[in-house]
Amino acid sequence: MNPAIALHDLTVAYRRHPALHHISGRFEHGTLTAVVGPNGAGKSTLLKSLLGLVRIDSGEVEVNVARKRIAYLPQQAEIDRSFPISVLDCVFLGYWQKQGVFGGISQAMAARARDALLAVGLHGFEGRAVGSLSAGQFQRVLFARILVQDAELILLDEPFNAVDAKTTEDLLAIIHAWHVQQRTVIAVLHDHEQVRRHFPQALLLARRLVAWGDTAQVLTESHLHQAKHMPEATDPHAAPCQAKEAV
Ligand SMILES: Nc1ncnc2c1ncn2[C@@H]1O[C@H](COP(=O)(O)OP(=O)(O)OP(=O)(O)O)[C@@H](O)[C@H]1O
Repeated sequence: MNPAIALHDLTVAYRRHPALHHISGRFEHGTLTAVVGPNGAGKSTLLKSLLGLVRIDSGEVEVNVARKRIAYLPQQAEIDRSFPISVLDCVFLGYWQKQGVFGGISQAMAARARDALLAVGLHGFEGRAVGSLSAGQFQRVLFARILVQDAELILLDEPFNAVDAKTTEDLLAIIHAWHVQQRTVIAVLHDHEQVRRHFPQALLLARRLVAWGDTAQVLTESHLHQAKHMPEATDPHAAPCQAKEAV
C-alpha cells in the first residue's frame, strides 16, 4: 500500500542554506508521529514542504492524500487573529476546503460545528470574537475547526505552545481519537516525555534525519545527543549543497 507521504531525498534550502538535508522516509497511513529536534532543526519547514508552502531544492515529496483532506495548524505566531470573526465562523472555515467559499453552511453543518466546540470545551463561546480569546482557548477553536474538516492527514505545528496542562490534556485526547479513527497525524513537539507517552512514532531532525521510527528507538540518549550538537548557525561561506552528496 502507498504510504500517506513519502520523502525522497528531500532537500529544502533558504537562500542556499539547507534547512532540510537529504531526508528520506515514509509516513504510513493512520500513523501518529511526533517531529522533534532542536530549534532551527527544520521541523516547521518539513511540515511546510508537505503542503507545498516552501520551494523544494532537490528530491521529492510524494503526498498520497487529496489536498482538501489535509488539515494544517501552523504555529500560533503565524496566525493573524486581529480580523473580526466570531468563534463559530472560525470553525466554519474548516468547511471551506471541502465546500469552497460559496458552498454555504447547512443546518447540519452548523450543528456539527457547535458539537465540535462542545467537544473542545468551548460551548457558549460561539459568538465571541476570536481576537478576545486566550491563546489556549484559540487553540481549542482551531482544533474544533479541524474536527469539522474531517481531514485524513492532520499536520500540527507546536500545538501545545502557550497552552496550559488541562488544555493540553484535552487536545491530546482529541489527537488520540484521530489516531483511533486511523487518520494520519504529524505533530511538531518539544516535550520528549509527552512524545514518549502519547506518540508511537517519532522523527528526530537536526536539518538532516537523525532517526525515524518507533519512539522508544528514536528518542535514545545517543540520538538526542547527536541532534543537540547540530551546529547552531549555518556557515555563510559553505559551498552550495550538492544534491547527491552523502548525508
Ligand atoms: N523564510 C525563511 N527564510 C530564511 N530562513 C528561514 C526561513 N524559515 C526558516 N528559516 C531557517 O531555516 C531553519 C529551519 O527553520 P524551521 O522553522 O523549519 O525550524 P524549526 O525546527 O521548526 O525551529 P523551532 O523549533 O525554533 O520552531 C532555521 O535556521 C531558520 O532560521
